[in-house]
Amino acid sequence: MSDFKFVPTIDLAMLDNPSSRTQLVQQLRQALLDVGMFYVANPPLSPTVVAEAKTQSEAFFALPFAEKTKLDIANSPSFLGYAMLGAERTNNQVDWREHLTLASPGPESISGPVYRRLLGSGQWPSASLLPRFTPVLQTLLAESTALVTTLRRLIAEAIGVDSDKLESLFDAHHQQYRIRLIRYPEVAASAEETQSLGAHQDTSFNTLIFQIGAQHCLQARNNHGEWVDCPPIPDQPIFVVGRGCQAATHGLCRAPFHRVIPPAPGSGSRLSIVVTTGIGYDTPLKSPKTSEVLSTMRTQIVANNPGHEVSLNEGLEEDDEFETVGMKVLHKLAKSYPEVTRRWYPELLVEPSH
Ligand SMILES: O=C(O)CCC(=O)C(=O)O
Ligand SMILES: [Fe+2]
Repeated sequence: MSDFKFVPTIDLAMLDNPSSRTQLVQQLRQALLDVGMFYVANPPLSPTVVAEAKTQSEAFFALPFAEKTKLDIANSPSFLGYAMLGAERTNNQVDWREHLTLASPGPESISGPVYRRLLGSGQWPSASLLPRFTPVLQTLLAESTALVTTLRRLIAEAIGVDSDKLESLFDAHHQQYRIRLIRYPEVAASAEETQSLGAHQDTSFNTLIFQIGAQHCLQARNNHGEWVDCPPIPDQPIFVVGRGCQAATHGLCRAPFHRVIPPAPGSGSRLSIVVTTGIGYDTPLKSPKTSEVLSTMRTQIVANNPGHEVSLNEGLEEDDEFETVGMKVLHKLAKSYPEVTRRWYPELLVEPSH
């Protein structure tokens, strides 16, 4: 069986006429089933917003450490803020990156289940230090959100499910999108074991990755276990299927393992910006309503994707130990950020195994 050797491109300019549109939807289906990742060409983003976000990102990481740690993620029960080098681990190994995670505006007040504390407003750098930072990043986040919504509707069409059913898993009221600025420094030549970001699948519904600069650091794993290079292509963010999308489509759409390898010695730090979309936190994993949505989607997937194996065990709700998407996300974050968990959710603390 052959397997992918490169990540395909979905060109949104093809939406402009009916025959190329049909072809685009077929290409999208193939990309979702075979790879789970694709470059988005001609995305509807303002021409300068990504370049401006890059400038703001560089300016943020260049701030004195004391300024960055004023926004320490440990201050935030929403897991929003600055995570210094070494604060995060994947596969029980430290990831060599620092990042700032921000979110679209949260609700005025938060009440109800504990996971709603994830909906905080985040910690933004002060306007006196970086006056353009907040407007630029909020614009990129809003435009990326609109792009992801368009892509989600196309995905429903490509795999033959009712778009409104899929959309019903997203909560207009308690929905937040997150944006993360990341810097991966060079590593010392002697530190052979260091990972910039270990192999993982995204737990979200999807992510959108903007690679900044020219370094080749992002890689995706194919079914043969080979690591395939995903080089930066200017003005083309990469859409990545997460486990939320894989589960909601009963395993039809593939959530690829991917990783970031350290920048080549002498090439300087590598920067990226990642926008994350999750299924609504309030979505119950075990309710009759969710079951109805998922079983309708399953029937449509089976009918419209003949010959493709659909895993019955990949449903969002199957075998799940949590009642809601929010609880599931909270537990995942609690594991990744022990400092935040120790301070805000000590009852969830799981010490890393040695
Ligand atoms: O920085 C990148 O290119 C990818 C980051 C990523 O995969 C993640 O944060 O989940
Ligand atoms: Fe990822």
